[in-house]
Amino acid sequence: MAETLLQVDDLSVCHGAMPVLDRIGLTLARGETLALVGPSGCGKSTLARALLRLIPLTGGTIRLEGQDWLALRGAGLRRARAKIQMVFQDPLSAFNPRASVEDVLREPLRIHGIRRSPAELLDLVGLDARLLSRGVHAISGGQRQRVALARALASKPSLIILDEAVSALDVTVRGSILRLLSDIQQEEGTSYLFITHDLAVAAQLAHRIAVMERGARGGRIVETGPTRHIIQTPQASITKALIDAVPVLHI
Ligand SMILES: Nc1ncnc2c1ncn2[C@@H]1O[C@H](COP(=O)(O)OP(=O)(O)OP(=O)(O)O)[C@@H](O)[C@H]1O
Repeated sequence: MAETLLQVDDLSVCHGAMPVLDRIGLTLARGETLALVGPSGCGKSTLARALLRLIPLTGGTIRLEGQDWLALRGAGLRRARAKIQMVFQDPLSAFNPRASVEDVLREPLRIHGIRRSPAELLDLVGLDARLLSRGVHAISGGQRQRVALARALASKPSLIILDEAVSALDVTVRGSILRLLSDIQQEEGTSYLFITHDLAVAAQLAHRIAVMERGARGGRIVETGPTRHIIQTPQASITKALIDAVPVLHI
């Protein structure tokens, strides 16, 4: 059995008096893709932020590579942060819009003290080194998402959280990014937590799917299982609704 990379138990988050996440439990093996699927507002991005330790938990535990992720402080936390990286839907909002591709890639190399060149990172994501001097605003959306992935890969993370990372891309570009993600996983053994509201996209990439819904005490996971199993025999009504929301082409 594959080594457990991430183990989350009873994770709860409140924003003030409002409960946002309700006792979330999930596991992720090394080299595995888990899709976290649920409707808008159920708390998916909040869970990502909690895993990155950008917001405090009100309860629960997170273990990464067997380590108590919540106990890390100071220099230990800064070093460990290299292990979990994130890619967002709109990389421009995460980049300085006036930066060049090279600037965007040099930053994590400098922060984590890694001896890798920006050109090498671009090569990992199938982009030509000639792009380095271009402004991040002056390349296509698909190229920008590849640059965001290259930046995430700079620190050789064990886990990349992709939050609606392909949702804004057209279907052919999306397909090429999904294939790239899968190739990188084969080569580097990276695990992905793939956050999306779109079950069809999740099914293309994920080994397993966790379905979330918003309950009275915040977002909770209603079912988890192998992708085929979740799609073929959904148990929760929210999963059935997400399957029904996948468009079918009628001619
Ligand atoms: N900083 C905050 N303060 C108060 N409430 C917040 C805050 N951040 C998120 N929320 C609320 O928490 C809930 C979950 O939001 P979150 O963005 O995590 O959901 P989501 O599933 O990622 O949604 P989407 O798919 O639309 O991005 C929402 O009701 C949101 O309004």
